Amino acid sequence: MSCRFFGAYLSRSGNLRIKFHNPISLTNFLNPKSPKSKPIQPFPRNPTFFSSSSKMGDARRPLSANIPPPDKAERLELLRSLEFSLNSSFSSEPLLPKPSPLIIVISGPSGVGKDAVIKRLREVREGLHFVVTATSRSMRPGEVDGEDYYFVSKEEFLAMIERNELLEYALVYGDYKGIPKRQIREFMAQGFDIVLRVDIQGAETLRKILGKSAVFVFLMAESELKLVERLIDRKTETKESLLVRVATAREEVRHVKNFDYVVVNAEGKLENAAKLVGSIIDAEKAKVWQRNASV
Ligand SMILES: Nc1ncnc2c1ncn2[C@@H]1O[C@H](COP(=O)(O)OP(=O)(O)OP(=O)(O)O)[C@@H](O)[C@H]1O
Repeated sequence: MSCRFFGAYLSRSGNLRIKFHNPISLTNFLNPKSPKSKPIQPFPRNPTFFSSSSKMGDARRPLSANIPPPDKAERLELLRSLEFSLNSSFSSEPLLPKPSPLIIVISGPSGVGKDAVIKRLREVREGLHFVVTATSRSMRPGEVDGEDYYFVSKEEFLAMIERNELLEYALVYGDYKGIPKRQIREFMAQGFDIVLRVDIQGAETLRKILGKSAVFVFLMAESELKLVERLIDRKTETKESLLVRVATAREEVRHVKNFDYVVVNAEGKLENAAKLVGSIIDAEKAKVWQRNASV
């Protein structure tokens, strides 16, 4: 759609008219159902410009008659005379409403650095809420309830499923893990963007639930070798789980096509990866067509 602004003139009735360069585009813009137009969604971040209706009586008088020469007049005088000519004052209210809160899903193969990137984002970026997952597994030494996970009994977890309190849940190695909806709702209502960290299967499920209303970011290592080295160096896996994670990672890379963005977390370049995720969030905030997630 191209609605190029062409000019303004006074109609016989004294109304200020805006002329578009391409009348067909204007028809499409005003009437999305027009057969020549593609379907257009409602414009969610509608700029609030000053009113274009003018009550000036004399249609033949040039619009600029009351405006002093800009090189001689004071700014305030020019402002007032422009307002007078347009018969409307300039508002200092923001032209755009605030962008809607985002849901950002960060996923990727085991060992790619999801936790590391999120930890860095947490340090450098405000306005994000990192969702704490609920789990039925028991607390490990050093873990803090409400920080690492919300630790609940298996019965309580099953009751949460029954009450439809979880956005997504899975049974992982005998333990339940799930994303509490209430936490997301509460923080979104306060204007926070929401960060969810899930494995590839979780991301696939969330895509089905949230569709395009959320942003899906796939974290990738620069090579398969680097990913495996990272997992080995972390020294958290048994030989069996190492094999499973590496074999799964090979398969998981194919799922990248279902994501919106891919970020390479290269060796020693964690800072760059976190920055790129931050830039993705910034770009999403600047979108005209905002994603409007609701949970
Ligand atoms: N850019 C990087 N350069 C070097 N090492 C990194 C980088 N990013 C992460 N690491 C290290 O790689 C290991 C794996 O990272 P991390 O635990 O964050 O991965 P993960 O994706 O959360 O894994 P999992 O899904 O298994 O929990 C950690 O030891 C981490 O410190």
